[in-house]
Amino acid sequence: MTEQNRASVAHPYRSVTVIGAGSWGTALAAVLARAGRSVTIWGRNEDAAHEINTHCRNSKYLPDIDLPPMRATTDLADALKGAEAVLVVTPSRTLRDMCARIAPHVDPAAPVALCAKGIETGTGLLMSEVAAEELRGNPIGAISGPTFAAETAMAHPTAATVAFPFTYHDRLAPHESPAARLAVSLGSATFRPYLSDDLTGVEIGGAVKNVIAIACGMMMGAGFAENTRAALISMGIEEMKALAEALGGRRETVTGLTGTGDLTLTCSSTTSRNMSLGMQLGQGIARDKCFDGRPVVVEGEVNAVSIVQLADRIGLPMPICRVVHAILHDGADLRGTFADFWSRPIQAEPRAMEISLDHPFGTAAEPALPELDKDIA
Ligand SMILES: NC(=O)C1=CN([C@@H]2O[C@H](COP(=O)(O)OP(=O)(O)OC[C@H]3O[C@@H](n4cnc5c(N)ncnc54)[C@H](OP(=O)(O)O)[C@@H]3O)[C@@H](O)[C@H]2O)C=CC1
Ligand SMILES: O=C(CO)COP(=O)(O)O
Repeated sequence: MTEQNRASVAHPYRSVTVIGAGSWGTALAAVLARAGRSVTIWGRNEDAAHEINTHCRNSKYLPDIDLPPMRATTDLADALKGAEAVLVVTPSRTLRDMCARIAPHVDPAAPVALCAKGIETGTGLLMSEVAAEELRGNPIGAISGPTFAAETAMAHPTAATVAFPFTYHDRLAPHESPAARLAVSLGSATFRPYLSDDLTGVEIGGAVKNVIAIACGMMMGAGFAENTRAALISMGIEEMKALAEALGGRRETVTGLTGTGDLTLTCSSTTSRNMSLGMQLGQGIARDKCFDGRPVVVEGEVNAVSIVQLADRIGLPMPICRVVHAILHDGADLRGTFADFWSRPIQAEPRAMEISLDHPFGTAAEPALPELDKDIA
């Protein structure tokens, strides 16, 4: 090993606290514990904490999965005592409140990695901007990627990106940066972290892909198939790139794990709650009957609102997100809205060429999208 190689060995954080004992929080805690870290997981449910401590199980969120040993508690101060790094893994709408609650207990030097995928409704702030308003100067980053919780918890080979902005790398040698130290804290033979300094690009991919997956599910549920899925994924990547760039992120970040990778995963399987909600709505199931009436975290449903608000504010078209918003929140008809979407003016690909052609079928009497016999489709 050369001197240069030796100098770039990063030291993992010894003790890491995970805030949120739902499916993704528990899966990430399992990743950290398998990688040899001392892990404490905080959740608000006493029974769930007891089950993790005594049976190494979280049967509500990850049924039938054996977890490695970790310590669970419902006491926030206790959970954060001595934590060298913190992962916050509750849904995006709870992020501000959770950060305000952890702020008095967390060492300001400890990096805080945000794992929720979303944008705050009303403010249009990224999760990292919300956290910066509530924490006491902690380095703030994100962990994101194509990572279904159950597969991750079962140690299926998984890759994800650990992103912290360059300002935190600037004052440190690269191997001492929070991104590098968190990456080695998580990394194992089955969990492969990548590093990024484009936090904005990473956060935008994670937030927008859920809305696109709802659109994809709606079209699949309505009976359309693989051509439609591939088109929506490609168009969705363009929406993600445009928003990332407008907010100062990099377009190429969107082509990586946290954009294209996560969008592809989410649009490909009903393991995804976002895809699954779209499918059920596309099949004509009423919203309150979806998931058999159970409350389920569907980030794209909430974030269709915040993303369209943000797109309005900065003047971006984001047509797929607007379709989803119109159907979910304005009561627009699903088939009619998609028919209009599919017969928009013809554009160039990539968008660098400015052209917009009236659609030749715009005045046709026939509906633009055929009615399908779903048994055959
Ligand atoms: N599941 C996955 O595959 C992945 C999820 N994510 C992201 O992780 C985030 C969390 O999702 P996920 O873990 O799947 O969701 P789950 O529904 O599985 O779990 C949500 C967790 O948050 C807790 N919670 C909900 N509301 C509050 C609140 N107000 N205060 C404190 N705790 C609260 C719940 O507690 P209780 O049980 O008591 O209600 C539960 O422990 C989302 O943004 C999601 O997009 C990212 C990658 C993968
Ligand atoms: O973000 C996820 C996978 O990367 C989980 O997707 P869902 O929230 O749609 O289940």
